[in-house]
Amino acid sequence: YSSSSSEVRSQTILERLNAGEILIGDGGYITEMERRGYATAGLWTPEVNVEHPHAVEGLHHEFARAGSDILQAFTFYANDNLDRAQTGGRNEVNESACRIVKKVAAQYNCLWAGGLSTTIIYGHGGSKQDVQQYFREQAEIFVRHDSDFLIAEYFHICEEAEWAVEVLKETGKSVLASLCITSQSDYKGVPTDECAVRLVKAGADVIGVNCKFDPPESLKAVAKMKEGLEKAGLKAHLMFQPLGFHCPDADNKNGYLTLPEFPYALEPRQLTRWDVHKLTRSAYDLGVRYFGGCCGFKAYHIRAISEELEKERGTKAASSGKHKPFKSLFSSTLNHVERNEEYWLNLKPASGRLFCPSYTKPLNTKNQ
Ligand SMILES: N[C@@H](CCSCCCCC(=O)O)C(=O)O
Ligand SMILES: [Zn+2]
Repeated sequence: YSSSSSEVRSQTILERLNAGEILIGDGGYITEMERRGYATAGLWTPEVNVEHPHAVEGLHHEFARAGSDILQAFTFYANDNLDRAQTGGRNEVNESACRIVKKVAAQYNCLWAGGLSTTIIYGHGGSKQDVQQYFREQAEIFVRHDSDFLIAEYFHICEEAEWAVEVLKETGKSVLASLCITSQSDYKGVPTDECAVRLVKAGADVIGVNCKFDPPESLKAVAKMKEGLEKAGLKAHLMFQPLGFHCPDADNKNGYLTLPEFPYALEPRQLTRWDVHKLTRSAYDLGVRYFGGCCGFKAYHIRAISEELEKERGTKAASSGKHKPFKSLFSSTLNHVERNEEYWLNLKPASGRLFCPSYTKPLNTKNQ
């Protein structure tokens, strides 16, 4: 990999984190694209980068206006998952994703990162060499487009994430690694604190979790990772990009994927922006300094992170200009009480649905 001009850019992500900066990543892409009619549930592939680039560009804008300091190129599952979906060439999709994110990142002075995710071939017992070849193909495109750093995300098995981190580390760029695991272990039973050590030893500079499980469980997973690093005398920054849905009733292997509501009836479980305020504060107190979200995390959730940390960050998101305390014209008292943050943080929102269960039982899966 040739050295890239990103080194000459203003501070790198590691310099900014090492200087104590709080960084905000972006939110969920693939499941949002499904809701907007640009992706197919079950395939979850990002051909929209080629088919409707404006849709991806628009979502990047939404997150940047909501406070994201970092935008991820929409390259999730732009690997052999695309072959299975038979929806366009891998290189074409990765190339387009990088062109789109660079254009928007430049407009908002955001950093941008190419991302790797779990492959089909690994799940079918593919060799390390074959799996890493898929990762290398994508990494080469990210380097050619001069990404500011690189992310390995949404890995449920630590070993595959290590293979991805090793490939990304070859580029000389900073590497962030995010697993979709519980506070107990990865999918194969590797304890979460051990996963943290293995990711850092593989070369990850920032580690954390994204997606799949109930957000408070994901925060416990980050806490466990932190414990593991401290026990091993290792250092890495912590990242936290939780699911945007409540799912304490999900199973501890496949998380929200096994819920009866997945993927077309998750709306009642949507986090409110106020849930995100509370989660963000807890994560900040734990020592997380790279925030963001995953599936179900929309621009207004990213804005909630930005607003919760406004004092600590000293910046206000562009879209916060539209976000004012709500003055109800029909409040119960005549003095039009302002529905301020305290009101919302104390509210227990109803679902509005007759017979709405609080919990459902995960569909029986063989791995339960
Ligand atoms: N940064 C990525 C992460 C996606 S995590 C996708 C989970 C899809 C559900 C499944 O695996 O079936 C994105 O937001 O698209
Ligand atoms: Zn996700």
